[in-house]
Amino acid sequence: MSASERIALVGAGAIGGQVARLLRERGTPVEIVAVGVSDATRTRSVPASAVVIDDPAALAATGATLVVEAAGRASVEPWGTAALEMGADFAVSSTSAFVDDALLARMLALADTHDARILIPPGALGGIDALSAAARMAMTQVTHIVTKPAAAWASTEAEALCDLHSLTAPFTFFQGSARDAADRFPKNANVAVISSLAAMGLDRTRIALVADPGAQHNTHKIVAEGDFGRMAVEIENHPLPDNPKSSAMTALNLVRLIENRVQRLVI
Ligand SMILES: NC(=O)C1=CN([C@@H]2O[C@H](COP(=O)(O)OP(=O)(O)OC[C@H]3O[C@@H](n4cnc5c(N)ncnc54)[C@H](O)[C@@H]3O)[C@@H](O)[C@H]2O)C=CC1
Ligand SMILES: O=C([O-])CC(=O)C(=O)O
Repeated sequence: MSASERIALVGAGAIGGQVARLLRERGTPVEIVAVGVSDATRTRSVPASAVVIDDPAALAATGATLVVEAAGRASVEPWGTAALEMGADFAVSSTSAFVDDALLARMLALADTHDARILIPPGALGGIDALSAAARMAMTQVTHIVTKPAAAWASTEAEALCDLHSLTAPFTFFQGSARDAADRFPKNANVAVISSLAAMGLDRTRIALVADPGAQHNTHKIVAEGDFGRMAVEIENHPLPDNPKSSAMTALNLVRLIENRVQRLVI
């Protein structure tokens, strides 16, 4: 193992809480030095080593070397800016923020100035390694189908597009670009930005969003074609107990990212 990493978690909800639990249970040699929240008075399950901060300006004093966001789209700009300005790497879960090209460009410029990196883990997805590698040669198409139990689409625009309670079969309520999907469904379709930034971009990657009344899992199917050949990857994720919208894999991929920074064998 290499030197320990000082981590600030932004958001300690279903994903952030699971990340902290797994790191503790697995004895990963990292220290969670801070937890960033939007409302310090409603915070629970914070690791003993962490200070709770509700102002991104307080990040600098924590000495964090890696800031891990799992809080929501609105948190990305303020916490990401503060992280990059202090030279810490910034790992993003709420990738829907990057439907705003100007925001991504501003944050990349900051990363450049402060010699830091923006890290986009695969989130709820599998196969992003192959998709990203494939895109080093010409790609002709990427299609990503997101299927979740009908209840996982509650309190989103899906409610206006179909009657989630009376569905008797899978219903595709959205087909369009990754940019539009992530912009309109920021709590459910951050993955659309991941599969699109990995290869064909936000406007040429086709997304379908499906509510399935019989589903138990959050399923992602990515089909891609290009000069490399063809790939079809399907992953059936258990939702996290604390938030049915979010897949457990999202937390697991963050733990993998963190452990890869402190282990000698990177995989
Ligand atoms: N990349 C991916 O594949 C996925 C990304 N996500 C993203 O991760 C986010 C978090 O997911 P969950 O943990 O399931 O949600 P959650 O609702 O269980 O937890 C979010 C936590 O962040 C806190 N929070 C909200 N706004 C904040 C802010 N501005 N600053 C600091 N803390 C703030 C909340 O108080 C809450 O504790 C989602 O909103 C979504 O944007 C979720 C699932 C998959
Ligand atoms: O967790 C998932 O399966 C995907 C998700 O919510 C997102 O991308 O926002």
